[in-house]
Amino acid sequence: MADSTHEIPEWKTTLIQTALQSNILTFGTFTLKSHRISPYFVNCGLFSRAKLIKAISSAYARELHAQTLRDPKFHFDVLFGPAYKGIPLCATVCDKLADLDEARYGEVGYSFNRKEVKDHGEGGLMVGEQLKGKRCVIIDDVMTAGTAIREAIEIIKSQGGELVGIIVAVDRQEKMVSEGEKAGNGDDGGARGSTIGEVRRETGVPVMAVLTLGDLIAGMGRLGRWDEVKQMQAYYEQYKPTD
Ligand SMILES: O=P(O)(O)OC[C@H]1O[C@H](OP(=O)(O)OP(=O)(O)O)[C@H](O)[C@@H]1O
Ligand SMILES: O=C(O)c1cc(=O)[nH]c(=O)[nH]1
Repeated sequence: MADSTHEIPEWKTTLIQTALQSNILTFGTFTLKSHRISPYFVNCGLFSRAKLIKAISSAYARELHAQTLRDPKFHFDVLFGPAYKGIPLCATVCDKLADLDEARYGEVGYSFNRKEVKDHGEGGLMVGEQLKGKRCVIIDDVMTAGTAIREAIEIIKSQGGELVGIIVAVDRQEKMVSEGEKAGNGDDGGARGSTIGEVRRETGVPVMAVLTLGDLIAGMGRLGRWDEVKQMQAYYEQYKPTD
């Protein structure tokens, strides 16, 4: 669902308002990693002040905790935050999980990669907990075409970890990128399934999002920002998935 009548809890509207006031959620013309041109952009790098990082890390922790309560088989040892925007997230969400339930989450660790391998000192690609034999949850900022998530999955595999879940702050609810788009020819307008659905099918693990595009549209409607609602709805119509 991606319309302004979609019901969202009050805390989501508050989070969206905070994101708007802090320029985390902005409107204009943005080229995405997938080369799609979007009228809105979510810059999670700007959750960079104490009350902002507290708000978003608490929201991730609550969502992970809710999944733990929904599915008693959902256990994880490590939060893996891919460079760069995943780095502060994995550390701060670990801290919030311990605040929520230290008996349950006190031993959860965090880990992140470097974008370039370090060739001195302790060396290597990884920082934090070792992943070998560990149940890992990927924590990242935004999912559009899923390229960043697939890279993170490969890192976990290469380190001998087991992927058990994925969580992002925002699922942009976009259809998968076509071969034509990958080759730089733009979208062919064809109907395709969602990125998030495809990642769920490929991995078989829960893929969670604190907010979806539908939530952003509903929240902006609650805030009376109808111009932005229209822009996001038009973008959704262009790239909406079949599932
Ligand atoms: O689903 P996708 O199409 O892959 O796009 C979303 C990803 O792209 C950006 O990361 P980027 O790789 O630019 O790294 P950053 O964390 O250094 O900003 C963004 O932060 C998301 O993680
Ligand atoms: O798809 C992307 O590259 C992307 C979208 C978005 O809203 N925010 C972001 O950091 N990246």
